[in-house]
Amino acid sequence: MTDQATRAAGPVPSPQRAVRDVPDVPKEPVFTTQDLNIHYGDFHAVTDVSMEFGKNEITALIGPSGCGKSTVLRCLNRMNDLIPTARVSGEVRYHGIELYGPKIDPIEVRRRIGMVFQKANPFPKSIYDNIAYGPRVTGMKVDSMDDLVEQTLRRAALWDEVKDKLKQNAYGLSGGQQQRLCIARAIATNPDVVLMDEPCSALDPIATLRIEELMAELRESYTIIIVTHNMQQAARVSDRTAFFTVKVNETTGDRTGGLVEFDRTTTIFENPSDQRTEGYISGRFG
Ligand SMILES: Nc1ncnc2c1ncn2[C@@H]1O[C@H](COP(=O)(O)OP(=O)(O)OP(=O)(O)O)[C@@H](O)[C@H]1O
Repeated sequence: MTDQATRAAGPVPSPQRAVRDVPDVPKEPVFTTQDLNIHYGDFHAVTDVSMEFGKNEITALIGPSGCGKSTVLRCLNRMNDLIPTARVSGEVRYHGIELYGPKIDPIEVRRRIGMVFQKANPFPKSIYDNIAYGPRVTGMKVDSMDDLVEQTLRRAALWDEVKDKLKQNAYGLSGGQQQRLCIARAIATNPDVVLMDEPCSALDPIATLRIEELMAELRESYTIIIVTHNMQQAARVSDRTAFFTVKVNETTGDRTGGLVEFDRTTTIFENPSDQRTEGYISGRFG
């Protein structure tokens, strides 16, 4: 969905959720980036991002199209490694360890840091096998796969809807159910972090609400980082928000994404300190 379309409803209301006590800075950072720069070949896509992502917090990345939100998200579980031209420089620390260090195994990184994509992408397998797949291929020690599948589906608030059709193909589920199945699949290997790249953009408002409720529950056990074009969603679900924009070099005309402001979500939406943030969230710019 375009920025224009998602923001056509006008200024974003204040967050309408139970107020959580969010400390000034994350108590326990899961990721810390320092001067993170990302190139695709010669193209400088993201410049100098320094921020922290707190444990058991939901952090939202917002900003206009092309500002580098997905690029930053993908570098947190080394998904950018799969793009041959992508190059990451600067520092990305995961629990204090350099994520791009020579001894780090990207496959293990992606097991610990799961990902959910814009379009639900279940495997063309049964509901049961979608959940069991990750634990099987990663060789997870599991006492009972049946129990693990049930517990995982319960955590993803999907069990009651699918318990009688576990052997049916996942493609038979609705779009919203498929996306919750993908979230369930992401948590089946017991990750530490779940990255979500516009997970609701293909869903209707009711399915979106279910995912948002699920995110709020999952926050108790996981750290969640979400890219969203929907500012109401960022305001509703996240604890902290990072606003990115596209910065244009006046001399060269080069366009590169960068972080403008990162703060508690309530501050970003009610009292941003940068005019560009204020302009974007009020719908005047972007
Ligand atoms: N695989 C790639 N190869 C080359 N350039 C890329 C690649 N992926 C993204 N880019 C470029 O990097 C910049 C940032 O893209 P990215 O998708 O991260 O932005 P975004 O803020 O997530 O955008 P959107 O909101 O439209 O999804 C854009 O200019 C984009 O064209």
